[in-house]
Amino acid sequence: MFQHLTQCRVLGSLSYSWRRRESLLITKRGRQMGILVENVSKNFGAFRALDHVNLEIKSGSLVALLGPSGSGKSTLLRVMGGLEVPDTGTVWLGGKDATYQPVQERNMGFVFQNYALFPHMPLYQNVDFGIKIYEEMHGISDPEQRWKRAYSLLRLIEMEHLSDRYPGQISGGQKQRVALARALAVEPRVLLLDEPFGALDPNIRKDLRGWLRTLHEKVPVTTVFVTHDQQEAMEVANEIVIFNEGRIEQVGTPKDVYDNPATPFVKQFIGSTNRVKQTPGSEIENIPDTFLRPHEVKVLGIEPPNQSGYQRSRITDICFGGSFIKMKCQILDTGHDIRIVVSRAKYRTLQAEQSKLEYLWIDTTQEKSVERIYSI
Ligand SMILES: Nc1ncnc2c1ncn2[C@@H]1O[C@H](COP(=O)(O)OP(=O)(O)OP(=O)(O)O)[C@@H](O)[C@H]1O
Repeated sequence: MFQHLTQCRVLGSLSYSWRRRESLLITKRGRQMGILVENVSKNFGAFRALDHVNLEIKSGSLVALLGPSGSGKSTLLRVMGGLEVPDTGTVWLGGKDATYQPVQERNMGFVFQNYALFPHMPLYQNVDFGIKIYEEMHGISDPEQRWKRAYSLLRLIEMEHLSDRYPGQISGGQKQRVALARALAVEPRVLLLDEPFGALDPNIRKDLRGWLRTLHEKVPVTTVFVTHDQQEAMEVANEIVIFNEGRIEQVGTPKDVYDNPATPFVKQFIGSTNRVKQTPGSEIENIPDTFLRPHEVKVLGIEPPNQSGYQRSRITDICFGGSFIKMKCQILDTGHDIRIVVSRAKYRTLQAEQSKLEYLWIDTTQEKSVERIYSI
């Protein structure tokens, strides 16, 4: 086999098509498909896992389904993939009603948390296995083209030099890359990934985030992935769908959901948030609670202000975060804890005012803008 791969390399033609002399993998012209989920509900016994879900996933997009455990993300992914049938509602794939279409006819690639590679097969055979499925589905058999394609897929995931290794001889992150290559082998029109990096340690997960984005740029197949890690969703996806208790709370770009959360749930779920009780006399005292990001808290400084609206607070914790400093404070009047983030420049200014920082004057009213992080 290795010899054969070497031969492919000598042939130097990685833009081989497989049948049509054009490669989905290399040309960027993926056969993509959009997904429309219309009014889908799904119950497991008395439990409602999906509750009238409506969602449009545009062709070629990279979308994260994000939410707490048990909120219905995987169930929706499985409904889109044909692994579950909804109780009510319709799933449209590429404009066609696919609600009851068998999974094998949907032309989708799946990757789950556990690598699911065959341990007794070297990597090229694992990838080749995916291609064989494609051949069987399309009634073709072309072993030579198959090897070439397996090699081009391994090259795409930058692992062609490890093609002879067995799954037990590579790392967890590499296994997931092979699982993705195998999923791509069937020329899917949609990739469905369920917590693809969930079993990996945090550093490897971080590396794979960038890697997945790059892969999607090279092979822009419509990709939907489930995650409960908001940082992962923010860094990888073009669009995030936020779930809560079987319903969609918001759909938007990472910036949208962070800067303009549509519901209190999203505001609390995405990023770090303070729940602030407004004190009597505040301009918004008729609102019982407001939500404020740590970077939205306005930090005046050590000295008492000469205007109203500021609250004195005691610093209870200071944490170095690299380019920024996180602080925990307790508002003296109300006893409420509040988290604050300031830039290092602002922190240096505060330290210049007083070397041992103990108290700060802060403003926790809701009038804020995201740019404030740059101004403090
Ligand atoms: N086959 C099943 N039978 C019974 N209950 C199920 C089944 N599949 C899912 N559920 C339940 O439906 C709810 C939603 O499950 P789902 O797997 O979609 O959640 P999730 O948001 O993906 O959570 P997680 O991040 O923990 O995987 C959960 O309470 C789960 O226990």
